[in-house]
Amino acid sequence: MSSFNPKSVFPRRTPGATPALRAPKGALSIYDPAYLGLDARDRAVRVGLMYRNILIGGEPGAGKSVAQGNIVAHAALCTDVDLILIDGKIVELLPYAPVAKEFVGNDMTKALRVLRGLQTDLDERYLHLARTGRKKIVPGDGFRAKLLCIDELAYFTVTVGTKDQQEEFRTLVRDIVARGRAAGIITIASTQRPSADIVPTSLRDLFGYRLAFRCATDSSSDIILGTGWASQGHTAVDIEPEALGVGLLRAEGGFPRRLKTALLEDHHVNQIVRRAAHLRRAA
Ligand SMILES: Nc1ncnc2c1ncn2[C@@H]1O[C@H](COP(=O)(O)OP(=O)(O)OP(=O)(O)O)[C@@H](O)[C@H]1O
Repeated sequence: MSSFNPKSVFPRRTPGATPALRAPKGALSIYDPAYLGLDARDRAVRVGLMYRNILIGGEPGAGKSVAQGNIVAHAALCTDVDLILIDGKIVELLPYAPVAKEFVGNDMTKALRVLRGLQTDLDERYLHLARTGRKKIVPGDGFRAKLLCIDELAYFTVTVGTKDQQEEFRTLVRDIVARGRAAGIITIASTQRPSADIVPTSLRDLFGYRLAFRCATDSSSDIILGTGWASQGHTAVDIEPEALGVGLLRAEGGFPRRLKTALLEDHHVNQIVRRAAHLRRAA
């Protein structure tokens, strides 16, 4: 069997995309779109990550971690972004820990410390924007992009820690999602509990991309995609239970679009992380 080639899954840089500064040969840029999978007509689905946030929800085992892994794998190969990974389950994002700036497992104290650091960073970035009279961070500003990935929002907002810690976690995440886009800080958050207490509308609406895998109820599906979509026939309840990795992607106010994510097996991930480590050392 031929060996897996990360270049075949993560295509070469998009012509015209902003080049990564001093990127080693073969590196990707976070300004390049990330490959997520195929749509119902077998067309490639790519998502631009820079200046965007992504919310992923759905039942346990429906495909959230695989989708999130595709995005983190893309970002790992981009030498112009720092990865900040918070994974209450530890095992989903752990393979990427060697190339992450921060990796937090099921540790609320550390998660809060890392989020507070990101908030301080945000403040500095906005000061810079105010001083330079601009509205968003661009390459050459001296600020690296950051990708914050939180696997299982509910773990940190209702399960572990004290009520005060959970509230602080919610407040920090909301601020980072709300202000991060222009400041070059991208957030990807997933939850297997798409309910109003975990993802209130005011938080959901800050995410430009929403990806709903199979949900138990129309209201759970709407909590991810946006109110009213189920009544118009766009509901993740209709995704067959055996259709693993199939979800509805709603991008920036558009219609939900059915897609099947690409599946990276463990050995693919190991190869990607080795290559990412090499590229990052060379950058
Ligand atoms: N695109 C895909 N193609 C084929 N199989 C897939 C795909 N996505 C997911 N699966 C299968 O479904 C399993 C569960 O997927 P995944 O771990 O992403 O679910 P999850 O929604 O994150 O679950 P949990 O909430 O329990 O963490 C995977 O281990 C894999 O076997």
